[in-house]
Amino acid sequence: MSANQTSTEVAARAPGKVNLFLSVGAVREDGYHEVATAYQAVSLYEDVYASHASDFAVTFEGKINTDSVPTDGSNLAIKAARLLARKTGYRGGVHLRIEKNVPVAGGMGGGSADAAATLVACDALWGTGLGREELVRLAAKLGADVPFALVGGTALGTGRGERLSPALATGQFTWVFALADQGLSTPAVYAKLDEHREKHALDISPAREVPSVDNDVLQALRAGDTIMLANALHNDMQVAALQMQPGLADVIELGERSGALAGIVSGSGPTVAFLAEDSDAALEIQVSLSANGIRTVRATGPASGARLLTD
Ligand SMILES: C[C@@](CO)(OP(=O)(O)O)[C@H](O)COP(=O)(O)OP(=O)(O)OC[C@H]1O[C@@H](n2ccc(N)nc2=O)[C@H](O)[C@@H]1O
Ligand SMILES: Nc1ncnc2c1ncn2[C@@H]1O[C@H](COP(=O)(O)OP(=O)(O)O)[C@@H](O)[C@H]1O
Repeated sequence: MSANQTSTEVAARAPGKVNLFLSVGAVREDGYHEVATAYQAVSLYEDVYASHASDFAVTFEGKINTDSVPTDGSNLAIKAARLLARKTGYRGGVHLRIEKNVPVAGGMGGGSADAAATLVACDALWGTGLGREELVRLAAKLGADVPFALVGGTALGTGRGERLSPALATGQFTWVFALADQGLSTPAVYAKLDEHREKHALDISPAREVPSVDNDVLQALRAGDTIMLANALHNDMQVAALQMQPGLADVIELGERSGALAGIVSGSGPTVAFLAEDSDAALEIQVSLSANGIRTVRATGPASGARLLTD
């Protein structure tokens, strides 16, 4: 490795997401649920700084508490770097510095964003030159949500959530996110949903077996109509997340009473996403939630997918 290589640092950025619509179907043979979702990337970003090294390591910085995030080989960013190295035959390693802005285990795909930004950063740092399509294929091996963090924007996801097709979307949407003190584990929320459906004999209907995104969502996105979108927001996982953190119901109610057009659990939760009519309305929601001791952050969507911050 040359001295020049040692000093090089490549930066890449990837967004967090909210699921505008999430329909969960049957469990497949591989243990994953068949889903149909509409993702929107939001302007809360993970910035990954990659530099040459002979081994693989990751450190976190920023205001988000990352105590619960592993920094060994089970970290999603390290998995991403190792996968890219294996795939391309690259023989070195990488040191990753991640500035985290997406809440951990919050249902906003922060780990997926770390993996997506790492793929983009390492591909540039190592000069391995994989095309976007190949990176998306690698991303799907890392997690169901990782391809979307690469692609960004607004998109439909089927299969495990990794099969993406673009959604025709206009306009910009303003979101307020209510953050929880304690995260929720994605597999645990899926398991809770299965348990709930079994307990209440909610058979997966034939329609659910092949879940789909409601037409209203697509129409609202095409029109860029915030009120129509607010009415179309839906998340099948919400019932399970509310059972695991019952206090979230009060958070949703408070946000809606404070002017949010709608509040919904983001993905597997526990972050609650409020759709606001505009930035003034968003501020009012934030003031009201924080007066009740709830931490919030504001963002807009759609945001771009994973990209380099340096040339
Ligand atoms: C719920 C969603 C909604 O977008 O997002 P998050 O709330 O995690 O952000 C996703 O389905 C999460 O995607 P992601 O977090 O990438 O999941 P993975 O790492 O691939 O899978 C973790 C575990 O979640 C469960 N899983 C995930 C996706 C899926 N379609 N069915 C599942 O049952 C499986 O138990 C799997 O082992
Ligand atoms: N780079 C990473 N960033 C965040 N979490 C990670 C990372 N690598 C592994 N994890 C683990 O993945 C779990 C889910 O992470 P995260 O993507 O933040 O939430 P969610 O899946 O709810 O969107 C966390 O509990 C964490 O321990």
